[in-house]
Amino acid sequence: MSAQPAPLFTDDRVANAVAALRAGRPVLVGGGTEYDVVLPAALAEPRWTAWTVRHTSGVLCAPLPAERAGALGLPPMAHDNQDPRSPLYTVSVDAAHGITTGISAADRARTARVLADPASGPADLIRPGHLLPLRVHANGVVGRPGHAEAGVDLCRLAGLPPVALTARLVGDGVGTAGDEDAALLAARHDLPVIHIPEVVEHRLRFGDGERGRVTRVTNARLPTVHGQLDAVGYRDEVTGAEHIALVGRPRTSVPLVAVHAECVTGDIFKTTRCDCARRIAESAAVIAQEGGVLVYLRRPGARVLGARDGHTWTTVDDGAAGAIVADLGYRSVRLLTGPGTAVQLARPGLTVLAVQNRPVSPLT
Ligand SMILES: O=C(CO)[C@H](O)[C@H](O)COP(=O)(O)O
Repeated sequence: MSAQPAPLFTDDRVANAVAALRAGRPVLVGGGTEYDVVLPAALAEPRWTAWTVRHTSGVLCAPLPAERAGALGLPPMAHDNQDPRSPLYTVSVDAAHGITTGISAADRARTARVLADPASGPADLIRPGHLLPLRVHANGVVGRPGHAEAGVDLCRLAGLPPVALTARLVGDGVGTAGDEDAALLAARHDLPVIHIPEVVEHRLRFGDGERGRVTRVTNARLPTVHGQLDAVGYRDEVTGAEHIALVGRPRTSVPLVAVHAECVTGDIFKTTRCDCARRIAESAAVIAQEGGVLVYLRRPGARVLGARDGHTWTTVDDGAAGAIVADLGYRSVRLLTGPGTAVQLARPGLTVLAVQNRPVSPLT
């Protein structure tokens, strides 16, 4: 009996996908019953483009950012978009030079490269043509978890121009290809498969390849009733919020980390319906005395009396908190309070050794 290969973690799976794209090889992106073949437009060449035509609907798209479409003079195909599920199609294009009819795999590969070339302008393309550019969401796969956005985000993560060449995978039957077909095809051609939620999670934890998940923007000494703390401000590159990390001076080998998500009614008005005010005060006091960091996550757009306050945790929070803790240079921490499990904060290079949730008594 042959040994099963060890399952890959999301980070490794994204790394494999990115490595394939850098080598100009396709990645199968999707999940369930819908997969796209994704190639990096900048490295598109006839062989893999022809392979893509053979295994897909043959309708090749080129997802790209809206600014890129604007710079290349590509207006929307339909001014009144009647398909709310689809990304915005622009007019179709061919490369203005170096092709024949435009429909062959070789010609469409060349058109894709022209779309991705930062030196290209409107005059390098003719309209209509045989390739369909798609304008993706400004926040990529985080804003719209579609195949088009995943393709562009993976190209960017690969350090390539953010333009993909994509087409919907079809099976042997009359429908699109599902998980099993995609896995078989990938195994036969030694290609990575990646699911869209994995790309979303990677973006939420590590950023988009050009910017990290958070950017350090300010710092100051902050005297508090609990003692001196260093306040470090971070811009969240996904949500736009400005988070704050309160760092205690004593530096222990495995510092404490407390993560708190904004809860206006608890933090400011000290409602007795939750223990947020007490939790922050206790965490700040412990961090000031013993060292470590209290990460305070802001929640842009949260309603003051809404359900989305400091009591619910999402990957958006975990990703920001983990990125902040890693940026502060911690490699090994003990979780004092915050997300339910240590693994939510952990990432390559950051070990969360122990969950040390201290009991918090109700407000009096
Ligand atoms: O099949 C298509 C084009 O041929 C899809 O419309 C395209 O791949 C975009 O997919 P999504 O809406 O998931 O971003």
